[in-house]
Amino acid sequence: MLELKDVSYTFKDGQKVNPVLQNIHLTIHRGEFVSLIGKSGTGKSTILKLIAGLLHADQGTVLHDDKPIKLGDVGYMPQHDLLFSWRTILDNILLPTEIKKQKKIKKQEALQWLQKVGLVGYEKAYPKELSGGMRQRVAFLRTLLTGKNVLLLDEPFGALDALTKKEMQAWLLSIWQETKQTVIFITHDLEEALYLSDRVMLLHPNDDLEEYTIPFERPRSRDLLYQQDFTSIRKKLEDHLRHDEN
Ligand SMILES: Nc1ncnc2c1ncn2[C@@H]1O[C@H](COP(=O)(O)OP(=O)(O)OP(=O)(O)O)[C@@H](O)[C@H]1O
Repeated sequence: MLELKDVSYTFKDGQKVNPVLQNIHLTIHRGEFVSLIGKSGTGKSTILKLIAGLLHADQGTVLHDDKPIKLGDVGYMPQHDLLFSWRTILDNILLPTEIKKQKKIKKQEALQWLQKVGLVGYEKAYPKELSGGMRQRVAFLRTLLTGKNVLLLDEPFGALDALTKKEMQAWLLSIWQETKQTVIFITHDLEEALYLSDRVMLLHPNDDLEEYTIPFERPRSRDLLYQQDFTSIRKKLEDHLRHDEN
């Protein structure tokens, strides 16, 4: 349902040119959870921005259900939570409903979601009154409630402590199992990528995308993290990533 066909992209700023992606091919199936990993600066966020329609490929095409992707076709959560400090939590969540062509959500529905993510009572609070984990949940809800069937999440849990991160992972999996949306998730945390995903794509500095199918049944328990099959895939990924660092 999502396809990058022979996509290339170069950042240009006056005389400066920075070719970031060359001849990328990637297919994501409906309802899949795919993580994108790779050394810093290889172009993972650029891929998400191309899928979000924020950037346009210099060469090749990005297709959504066989049609060229347009801005607003998918839900996108950027690396920084980008909540509006002057709007309450509820008004931040309701923001997509104010944008043309977005699904309209009712206040009642938004309040039910706040309850589901453990933020009941915070609807009238402002972002500065929330912890990092809470803000991430609000930013995620706002992306989820766009009602799009594809969610692009750029390091959504990157800034969280280990315990909050585990809670957020469990929470994301439970929501994903309920909504069956397609998720593309960027992370630097290999354990997180393996635990959450159906497939992990490793973007190498030479733009090769190496694919790992993650065979573990769902629902997954955290015990999986200590199983031999899990640790051996993790080791393989780690080795391949370390090779790119050198
Ligand atoms: N707006 C921009 N203008 C010019 N160059 C940019 C811009 N945004 C990103 N780049 C460059 O493009 C390359 C890829 O950036 P990108 O953010 O896609 O990498 P990434 O793999 O997501 O990195 P990280 O893991 O650190 O988030 C980097 O060299 C970066 O400096």
